[in-house]
Amino acid sequence: MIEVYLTSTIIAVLAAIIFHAVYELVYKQKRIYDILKSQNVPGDPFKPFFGHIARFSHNDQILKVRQTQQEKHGKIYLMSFGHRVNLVLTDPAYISDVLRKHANCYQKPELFRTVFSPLIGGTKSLFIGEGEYHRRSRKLLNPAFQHSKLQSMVAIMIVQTAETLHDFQSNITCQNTEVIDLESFFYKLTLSIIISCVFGHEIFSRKSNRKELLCNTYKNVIKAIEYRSIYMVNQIPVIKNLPFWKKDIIDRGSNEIQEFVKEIMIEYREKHCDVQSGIDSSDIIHVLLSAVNQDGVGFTDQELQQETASFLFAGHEASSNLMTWCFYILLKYPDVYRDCQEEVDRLLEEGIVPDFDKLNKMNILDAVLHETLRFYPPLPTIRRECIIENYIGPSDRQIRVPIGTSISIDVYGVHRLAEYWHNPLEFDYKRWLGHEKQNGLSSSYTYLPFSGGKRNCIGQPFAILEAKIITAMLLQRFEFELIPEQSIIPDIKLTMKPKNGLLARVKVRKQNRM
Ligand code: HEM
Repeated sequence: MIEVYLTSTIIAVLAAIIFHAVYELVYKQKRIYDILKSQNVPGDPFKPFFGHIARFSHNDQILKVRQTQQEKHGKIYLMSFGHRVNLVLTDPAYISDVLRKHANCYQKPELFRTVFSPLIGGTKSLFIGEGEYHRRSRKLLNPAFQHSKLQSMVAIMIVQTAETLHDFQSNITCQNTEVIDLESFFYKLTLSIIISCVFGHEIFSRKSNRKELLCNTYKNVIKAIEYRSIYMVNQIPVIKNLPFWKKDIIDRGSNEIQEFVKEIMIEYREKHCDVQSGIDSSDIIHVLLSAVNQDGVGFTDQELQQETASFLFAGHEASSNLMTWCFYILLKYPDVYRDCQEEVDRLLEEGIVPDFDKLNKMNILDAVLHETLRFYPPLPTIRRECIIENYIGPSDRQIRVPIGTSISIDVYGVHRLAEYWHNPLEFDYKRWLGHEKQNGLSSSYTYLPFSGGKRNCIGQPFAILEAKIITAMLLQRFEFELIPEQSIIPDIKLTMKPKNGLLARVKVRKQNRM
């Protein structure tokens, strides 16, 4: 009797799971597909469960597949990444409705929270938080990136860069030249810059092995997250919580990151008991600790920790990619390299250290960085999920977007459309200079390396300043040469970076004063 009861219970549970899976993975997605298809949104036929994933067997094919789909269907089309049907947008009119006009009808997808919460220690952060939490957090954190704060962060960025370059230079001088992987180099450097800007720059001078440890932890966790994303482990409910497929690496790394943040916050609080006393400091943590809304309520300890961890991650991953792509461009186009170096030499005569004013005068560097972000946006796709049904697009071509629709904003694609960009496949930094600014820039939704609307990148001015400092100080002190016969293939995982790193030969250019 018990056996019969047990068997029928197991069958009932299995049937419920299968029913739930079919309902969630197939029925709901097919319904969204049909609603969008009935409005003449083009796209290849619906494929349940795995969608068109077979076409993306290599990450470097994503860009090619997207381009083919765009040529076939136009600037708006349907495509399934895994079981989810995506409405892919490369039309600025529709993109601006999603990111700005109807931003309240969208949020970041659930997958985003699954993927990033181990790096952050939860979902209470500006980066992945939603709704009221996000609104409050953005308001409290905006002051951290005000002009005056950024101005004082320049000093921290310069000290960190100079220290790294000093160590780097002492390795090179013995042998005269050195081959390095610029991608790893920039990863470490941007991580130490953001940690110093968050906690103040004394942090590494006392316990310097922390930098190496944290860098390795991030690398390992990110690799494991990418692995799970490729094999779609994170997309499948229940399965994603099982202790397989590198989950142990993620859990261990996540603990290490949270412990690191907790420890440093305690140290910071002990050292700066003046935080609440109104004494100003440029550290981001100081803004976090002293931030209160009009009711006098600030972040809780748990929120503080997650906000801090999210800055550490968001503040280095994309920045290091921008640096890598920028140096790839400089080494590939000698005339661009020469123009930047001449500007740096002119503004930083005899090896002087940059300052805020000098950095603001580096127009060529600024233009090269903006063009690099157009050519190789570190975040080539922005994803959203519809939570309130709404209509997007111009009045004569509106699309009704049902709840649950996944939106993929193809940033890489918009940046390369001839309709908005003159000679889009040419790297032409001059398009960003003064009167030569081209019309593509007049609509900000044709240029989206930092996204747009209320969830745009809060760190944008920080990122540009940092990139200028690093580039200027490197060009001032070293000569770089691309190691020939490398295949530089954009690889899209969490962000877009060269698949096999970027190898360059480096030699010291001239002595400096730091
Ligand atoms: C070249 C460097 C960077 C690029 C290309 C970049 C790009 C982006 C993009 C595209 C978003 C929007 C993501 C989305 O909506 O899904 C974003 C958000 C964000 N970024 Fe950046 N970022 C960079 C550097 C930084 C830095 C240096 C910081 C911190 C110091 C930072 C902090 C953030 C935060 C906190 C958010 C979430 C903002 C919100 O949702 O309100 N980013 N970034």
